[in-house]
Order: sequence, then structure tokens, then C-alpha cells
Amino acid sequence: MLKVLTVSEVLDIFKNAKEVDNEKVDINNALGRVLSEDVVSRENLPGFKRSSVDGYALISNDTYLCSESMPAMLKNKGSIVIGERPEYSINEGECVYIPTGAMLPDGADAVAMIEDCEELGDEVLVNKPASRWENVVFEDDDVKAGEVVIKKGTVIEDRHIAVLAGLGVTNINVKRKVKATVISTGDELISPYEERQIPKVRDINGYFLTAALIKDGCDAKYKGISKDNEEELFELVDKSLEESDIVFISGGSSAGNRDFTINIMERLGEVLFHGIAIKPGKPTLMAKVGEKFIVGLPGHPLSCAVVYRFIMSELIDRMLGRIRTDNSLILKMGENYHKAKGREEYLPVKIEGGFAYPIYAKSSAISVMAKCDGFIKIERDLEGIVNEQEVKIMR
Ligand SMILES: Nc1nc2c(c(=O)[nH]1)N[C@H]1C(S)=C(S)[C@@H](COP(=O)(O)OP(=O)(O)OC[C@H]3O[C@@H](n4cnc5c(N)ncnc54)[C@H](O)[C@@H]3O)O[C@H]1N2
Ligand code: MOO
Repeated sequence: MLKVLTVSEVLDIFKNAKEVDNEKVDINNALGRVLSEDVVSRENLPGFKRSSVDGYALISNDTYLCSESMPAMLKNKGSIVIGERPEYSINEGECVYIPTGAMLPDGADAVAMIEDCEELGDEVLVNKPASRWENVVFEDDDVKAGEVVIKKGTVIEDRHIAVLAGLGVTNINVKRKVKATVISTGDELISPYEERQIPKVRDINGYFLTAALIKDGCDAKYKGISKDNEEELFELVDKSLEESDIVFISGGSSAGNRDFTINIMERLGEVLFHGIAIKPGKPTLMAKVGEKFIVGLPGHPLSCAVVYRFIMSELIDRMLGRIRTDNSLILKMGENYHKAKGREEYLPVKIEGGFAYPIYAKSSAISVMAKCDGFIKIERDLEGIVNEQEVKIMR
């Protein structure tokens, strides 16, 4: 008897998954890792008042009402060197040349752009009034000391690396990678490196899952193809559990006479469910072995991909404490779509002219993965979506 759960019941089970431990990585190895604590700035950024333009640092009052026909005439004290503390301080009637990014000298409260000034011997003529703090960046304009700059759970992207470098945070607290093993099962499977042998089929899921797990920040190992032989698969899963937090088995998940995954799960641990009310991907199963998991995914490639992408990646999120950024898109449907009640459905769609169109595909098809621009989720109790209805496209 299959123990079929709804998607929300499955997600509830994931809430009990334990987060992996923390580790430290160098900024050069931080890309794609999940922050295990908030990054709190120890300091203000930029940390000093600086000019945002090339020009002359001066006292704004000295340029009051000046114009091209009546420029303000200021004494030029010289030049400030970028990266050095200014040797000069500015008094009434004085100015000093300052390059973009250099430290504002004491006394100055504005910078006039070089385009609005003319050097005339020892003097500088300023043709346009500068208002107080014009072209000046304050000590804490960018970041204030004590501020949370990047939140715990964030996946570190290149843009975060920029911020970490700016803050001088080079040793970063992250979650260790989730260790995952991928096993494909089926006597009919051959490696994509092998010569084609009809009616054998190339292993798609092993490659897909390994790539998807790596993309999700796991240390994923592909263990190849196991024959439809319970003992062979048992040995492989048992051994893989020693070195993994989670073992993914593709194929053999439904109820046929060569579907051993359930037996292996019963022998090794506690089966959590056998079946999710979802289309495609119903024959998905999962077991717990101590703090580790075995997941059995449907053999049909589209089903396997949908279950990983929309269900199992949530488990990985839990284990990594990851906050996923929402990159979904809201668009209108370009036609009606009918669905049967009772299962939550993930429908592949193509975007054309700003509308979403369903792609009709059997779960044994794989080309849809190259053709679709994303998936829409249709709730369990709905019977479809009508033309022009707004839908959320998950990518
Ligand atoms: N009597 C029933 N038959 C089936 C049911 C059912 O409820 N009762 N469910 C169907 C659904 S839905 C799916 S999905 C599949 C899932 O089957 P399994 O997970 O047991 O997978 P297999 O039988 O091993 O394979 C199904 C199909 O997928 C191909 N396959 C398997 N692994 C791979 C791989 N790594 N790469 C590419 N293709 C793969 C395999 O050759 C089969 O064609 O069961 C339905 N049947
Ligand atoms: O659930 Mo199957 O995965 O519908 O094709």
C-alpha cells in the first residue's frame, strides 16, 4: 500500500531535516556557498569623507551667487593625492585640487566639478555655486558600523563577493556543502558515452541530478548505473550512505516487479512516504536513515527533473539553511489549460510575445527541458487555468 502525501505534507517533513555544520572559507572559494551567519560590518564605509568628482575642494559659502560672468576667485593651495591624508586644510577663500575618491580636506564642505572651474595662475575661478556637501560622500554613506550587510542564509553571488571585499571580510562563515550521491537504476540504461543500442536508453537522470545538485551547492557524486538487482543496489546505497548526507536513486520508484527501492529503504531505515500527489512525479519515495536520507525519484526524466527542482531542492535548502531568491515571473496565459483535480501539477510553459503557453509533453519526454522557459504550478483542487489568467512562472 503506497503512503501518498500532499506536497505540503512532504514540505512539513523537510522542516525536521537537520542543518549541516558550518565551516570557514576564503573569499576566493565563497562563490555559491550559503552564509551561516549575518555579515555585520565592523566599520563605516567608505570610512572617510571623499570627493565623488574631480574638482576643487572648497567652502560652499565662498561660491555663493557666483556665475560665469562673476566667478568666485579662490586661492589654489595645490593638489590632494589619492590614497593619502590631505596635507592641506581649507580656510575661507581657499581651495585645493581633489581627484575622484580622494579624502576631503578639513575645512572644505563641497567640491566644485573641474568643468565649472578655471585655473588662473595661483587662483581658481569657480563659475557655478557649490551647495553644502555637494559632490561629497560621507564616512558612513555606504555602510554603517554594526549594520547587517548580508543576511544569514544568502547564497553568495559575485555581487556579494564585491561587498565582502569592500568590508575586508575574507574569511567567511558558510554551511559546509551537503554531500549527495546519485545512482541511476535500470537494466535498460547505458551511459551517454556508450554506442547507441536500441532499445536501451541513455542515462539522463544521473547526469541531470548530479548537475542540479552541484548547482544547488552540494558536493554531488554520480555513482553510475546499477542493474535491477536488489542486492547490487542495496550494497551501493548502503556504502554511499557512509559518505553522504543524502542518496538519490533514480528509477525503480513505482510498484513494478523490478522496483526495489522501497525494499532497500525498508531494510536500511524508516520509509517516510511512497508517493506525492503531484503531476508529474507521483512515484517519489523517501526514507530516513538516522539523520540521513534516501530519496527515490521517478525514472521518467521530466518527472525526475520536476520532483528534484520543485520538491527535493527544498530539502537541500533546509539542510543548508538557504534563503532562495525568487526569480519567478508573472505573465498571462496565452490559452486555456485543462487539468484533472487531485494532484498538484507542474506544467512546462513557453513564453511567446509576453504570454505563457503550455507545452504538452509526456513525462517520458526530455526535449521539453530544452524547449520550456519555466514551469507553472497549478494547485491540487483547480481544474485548469483560463486564457489571460495571470500565472507565476518558476524558472
Ligand atoms: N503500474 C504502474 N506503472 C507505472 C506507474 C504506476 O503508478 N503504476 N507510474 C508511472 C509513472 S507516473 C512513472 S513516473 C513511472 C516511474 O517509474 P519508476 O520510477 O519505477 O521508473 P522505471 O520504471 O525504472 O522507469 C520508468 C521510465 O523511465 C526511464 N528511465 C529510468 N531511469 C532513467 C534514467 N536514468 N534516464 C533516462 N530514462 C530513465 C525508463 O527507461 C522507463 O522508460 O512509472 C510509470 N509506471
Ligand atoms: O508521475 Mo509520472 O512521474 O506522472 O510520469
